[in-house]
Amino acid sequence: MTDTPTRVLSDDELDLVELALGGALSASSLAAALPGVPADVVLTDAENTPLARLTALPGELSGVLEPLKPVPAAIGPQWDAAVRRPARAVRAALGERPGGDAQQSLALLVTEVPTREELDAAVTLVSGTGAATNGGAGPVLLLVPVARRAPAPGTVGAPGLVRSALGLADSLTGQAGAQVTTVAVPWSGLGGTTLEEVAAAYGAARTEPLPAHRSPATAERVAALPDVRDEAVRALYPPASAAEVSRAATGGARRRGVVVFFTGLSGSGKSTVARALAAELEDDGLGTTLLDGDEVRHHLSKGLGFDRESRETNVERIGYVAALVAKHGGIAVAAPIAPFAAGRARVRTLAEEAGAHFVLVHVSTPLAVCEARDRKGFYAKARAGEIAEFTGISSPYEEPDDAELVIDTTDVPVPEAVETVRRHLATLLP
Ligand SMILES: Nc1ncnc2c1ncn2[C@@H]1O[C@H](COP(=O)(O)OS(=O)(=O)O)[C@@H](OP(=O)(O)O)[C@H]1O
Ligand SMILES: Nc1ncnc2c1ncn2[C@@H]1O[C@H](COP(=O)(O)OP(=O)(O)O)[C@@H](O)[C@H]1O
Repeated sequence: MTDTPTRVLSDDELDLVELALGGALSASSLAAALPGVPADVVLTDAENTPLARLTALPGELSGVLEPLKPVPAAIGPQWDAAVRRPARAVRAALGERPGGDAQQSLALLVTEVPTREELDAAVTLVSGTGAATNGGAGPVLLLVPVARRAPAPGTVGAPGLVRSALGLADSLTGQAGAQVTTVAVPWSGLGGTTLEEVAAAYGAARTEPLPAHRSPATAERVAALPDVRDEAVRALYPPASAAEVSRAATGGARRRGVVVFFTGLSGSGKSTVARALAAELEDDGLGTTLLDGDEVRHHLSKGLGFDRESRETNVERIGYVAALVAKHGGIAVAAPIAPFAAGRARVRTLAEEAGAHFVLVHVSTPLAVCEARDRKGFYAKARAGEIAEFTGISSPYEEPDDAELVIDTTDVPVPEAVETVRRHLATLLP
C-alpha cells in the first residue's frame, strides 16, 4: 500500500466519503465524483491521515471502499454520535424495532429550518401514514443534510439546523405520538445521488422534503425577515441611531467575503487594474488585501519556477491565502497569470468552501497588444529564446470559459475596468 497514490480530500469530498463509508453511496459513484482519481487510491484528510482506500472505477459495480482511520469529526450537535449515524446502522435499527417495519418508515427531509407551517404539515404527514398508529408505533426519520463547508453568512448552519430538527422531533412525538429518529447526513450535494436515494439507504420507504410544504406566502415572509427587522429598528430609533444599529447587525463582521481573481497574459493589465481596484475598495472602507502576481513571487512563492507544476503550486498558494482572507469577510484581490483552468477551478473551490464569493476576471488583452507593450522586455527575450516557458510564447494560456467578467484593456481604460468590477461587486455585497 505504500506505493498507492493518495488524494487529499476537500471538505465536500470528505462528506461524500463519510456518506459512502456509511453505506449510502457506492464506491463507483464515489470514484465518479472524485475527478481524476486513480482506480486504486488512498483518500486522506488535509493532515494526510489515510481515511479509506478506494479501489473502484466509475460505473463499475464491484468497487470497494475500505475504511482505514475514522473520518475526522468536530464539535456540535451535528457531530453527536446519537445523531450522526451511518446509513447501515440506522437502517438496521429501524428493522429491529419491536413491531417495526422498515417498509413503513417515512423520512422527512429537514433541509431548512422548519416554520410553524412545516411543523403542522409534519404532524399531518406523520398522523396520516400509520407512522403514529397504535399509540405511536411507526418509525419516522428526520434526515438533516449537513455540510462540513461553512454556511453562507446570515443563514442557519448545521448546528442550528440539527437543533431545530431535534425540536421538531420532540413536537412530533408530543403531538402525534410518533417514534422519531433524527439523523445528520453528511451532505455536500455532490456524488450524483439525490437526498431521496440517500433516505432510502437510511431505511426510508417514503420521503417528504419538508420545505415542499412551505406555502409561497410563508416563503415570502421568510425572505422579507431582514426588512421587517430594519423596519422595527427604524420605528424604535431616530434615523442616525437606526443606521448604526442596522450597520452593526448586518455589516462588517458578518459580511460574506470575496475573492476577486484576475487572470490573463503577462502585460495584459492585471496588476494595474487590480491595484487600482484594491485602492478604491480600501477607500470605501472595505478591508482589501492585494495579492499581486509579482509580489507573491517575491514572498509566498519565492524560489518557484515557471514549469506547469510550479505555476499550479503558486496559484494554489495564492488561492489558499485569498480564501483565508475572504473567510473572515475580507476582500482578496489576486492577479497572477494563472494560465491553467485546473488551478483556477481549484481556487474557486477554495473560495467557495470558505463561504466566500468568487469573481474570476479574465483580462483578455490579446497577445499582440501585451507583446507590443512589453513593459519588462520579457516578450523580446522569450522570442529570442532567452526565457523558457514564457506564457503565450512557449508555454500555454488556457482561456477561461467560466469568467464572471471579461475585460480587454486594449480599448478599456483603467478607471472603466475598475468600475466594471466594482459594479459586479455591488451586486454581491450588501
Ligand atoms: N516564463 C515566464 N512566463 C510568464 N511570466 C514570467 C516568466 N518568467 C518570469 N515571468 C514574470 O512573472 C510574472 C508571472 O508570474 P505569475 O506568478 O503571475 O505566473 S503564474 O500564475 O504562476 O503562471 C510575469 O509578470 P506579470 O504578468 O506582469 O504578472 C512575468 O513578469
Ligand atoms: N487600459 C489599460 N489597463 C491596464 N494597463 C494598461 C492599460 N493601458 C496600458 N496599460 C499598460 O499596460 C501594462 C500592463 O502591465 P501590468 O498591469 O503589470 O500587467 P500584468 O499584471 O497583466 O502583467 C502597464 O504598463 C500599463 O500601464
